[in-house]
Amino acid sequence: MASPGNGKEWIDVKRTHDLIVIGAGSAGLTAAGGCAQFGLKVALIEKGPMGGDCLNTGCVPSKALITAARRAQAMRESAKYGIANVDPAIDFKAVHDHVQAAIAAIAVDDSQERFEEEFGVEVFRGTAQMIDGSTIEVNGQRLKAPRICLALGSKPFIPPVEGIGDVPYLTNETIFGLTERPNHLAIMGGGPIGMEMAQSFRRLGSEVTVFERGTVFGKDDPEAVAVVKAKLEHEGVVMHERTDVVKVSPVGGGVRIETDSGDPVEASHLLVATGRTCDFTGFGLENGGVEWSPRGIPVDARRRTSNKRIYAIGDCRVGPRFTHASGYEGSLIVLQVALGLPSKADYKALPWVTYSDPELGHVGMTEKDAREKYGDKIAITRQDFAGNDRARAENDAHGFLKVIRKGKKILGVTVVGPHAGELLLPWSLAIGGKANAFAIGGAIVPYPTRSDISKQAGFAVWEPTIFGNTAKRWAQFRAKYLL
Ligand SMILES: Cc1cc2nc3c(=O)[nH]c(=O)nc-3n(C[C@H](O)[C@H](O)[C@H](O)COP(=O)(O)OP(=O)(O)OC[C@H]3O[C@@H](n4cnc5c(N)ncnc54)[C@H](O)[C@@H]3O)c2cc1C
Ligand SMILES: NC(=O)c1ccc[n+]([C@@H]2O[C@H](COP(=O)([O-])OP(=O)(O)OC[C@H]3O[C@@H](n4cnc5c(N)ncnc54)[C@H](O)[C@@H]3O)[C@@H](O)[C@H]2O)c1
Repeated sequence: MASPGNGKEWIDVKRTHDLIVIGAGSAGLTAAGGCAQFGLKVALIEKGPMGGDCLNTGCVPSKALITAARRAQAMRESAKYGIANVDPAIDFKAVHDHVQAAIAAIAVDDSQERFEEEFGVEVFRGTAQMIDGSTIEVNGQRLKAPRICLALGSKPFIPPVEGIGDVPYLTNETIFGLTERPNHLAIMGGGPIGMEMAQSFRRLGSEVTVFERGTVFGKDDPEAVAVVKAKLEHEGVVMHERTDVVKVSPVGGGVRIETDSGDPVEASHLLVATGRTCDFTGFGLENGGVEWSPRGIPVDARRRTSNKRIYAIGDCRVGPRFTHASGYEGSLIVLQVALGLPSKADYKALPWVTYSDPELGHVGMTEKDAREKYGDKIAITRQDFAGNDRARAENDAHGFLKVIRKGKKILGVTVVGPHAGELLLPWSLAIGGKANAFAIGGAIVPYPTRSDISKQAGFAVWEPTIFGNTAKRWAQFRAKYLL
């Protein structure tokens, strides 16, 4: 019979492994690969394809689709460079194949062969179940280890809208399998999934209507969101904000969507992108004394669950859901389990990017959060791409970089514009205390690059001090008496 998981069961029976990792997504692969590289005997269990959500149904296919869509849009918008606009002929099956080829190219890195041969991880393909706080069963075999790492991921949240069970809706798990372009894609949810897909499908020729109960890109800086929204509207994405879908029903081959405001909309396809949830029913977390809810598994800063020998990392725990967060937490497990370092997650400098066009990137505190915490003590330094020579040369100077600071201390940075995500790194370092605005402002930056906007912003933070009274008085004294 299963014991309640007092954390000592491993002492009674000989261990088969030093660490058992369940889930071979970004979180589990990092934890398993890292520990194995230190010579630990690691079991990694995966019930689906290696690579998890990011590789198969998340970041990789979505970014591949975004790339195809951006190419199509560039053809429509080339006249401003002296090249005639073209209405692109879109072979949607070929777009699908490009997306699948991107997955296949990256799959090699996450493959069972690589983890076994290169890192020495023992990979089990099957559905794991927790027997007790140190025992996991897979394919009828029992594995035992003093530490277990849960990297179980999350799944799409399907809201309890009337009729949702009667219509054929898409989620991130199915949308990248489409080989025919939807005529009209309706999207429930205007978060990163909904909005990245909205722009992509619109650019690939679908009609797109988004229904969002709050505001689209709701977690981002409203000023930056306004820049992206203007572009989406211009491209023909229809957005209904503060609109709840109340009923869906089948109509013809498609879906009829009724909301709490406005007329019903009929679409050929419906994508549900209303956030994530967790359901670990049947896995046996209770056998290991691990608490959970649909929000995820609660963890402490070291990613320990209510059973301190069992960790939960990545999407399956309560916390931010990004591939880089999953990978970061996987590396915390390596430090703790392999090296015994009590490493804690620190998300002061957590970055995130929504790959719309223009891109929406952020790191650290948002202006709203900073104002709530520090009130009038915060200051904003803003540089527009309109003043950046590379952006002007490219005739694409929309957007800005905004530094949220308290004195000279950098709390957060928002960037909206092409390649926004690529511009966050120096600011991540600054927020993490490994660089500062003065260093960024003083760096030699190649000309002409968009990175120059960071130099300008760093310098602008210090400008009042650099050209302040003390320095001026010294320069004037020097001019008068020392030159
Ligand atoms: C459309 C989309 C786009 C995204 N784009 C981005 C992006 O651009 N940037 C970004 O940072 N994030 C993005 N994300 C989020 C990112 O994909 C996730 O945060 C990340 O993949 C989570 O990794 P994980 O390892 O925690 O979980 P997962 O990748 O979900 O891995 C969990 C694994 O555990 C396995 N598993 C579960 N239960 C068991 C069991 N009982 N036995 C065996 N195996 C089990 C599952 O099969 C799965 O493979 C996107 C997500 C989506 C849906
Ligand atoms: N670029 C990226 O980093 C990226 C891209 C895609 C996804 N992701 C990750 O994937 C996860 C899921 O993304 P998501 O966009 O599904 O989730 P989300 O929670 O960010 O957004 C869901 C949106 O749906 C809305 N919503 C919920 N119920 C609704 C209803 N009944 N009617 C209308 N709107 C409703 C919410 O108000 C919210 O704005 C997130 O954790 C995100 O971090 C990241």
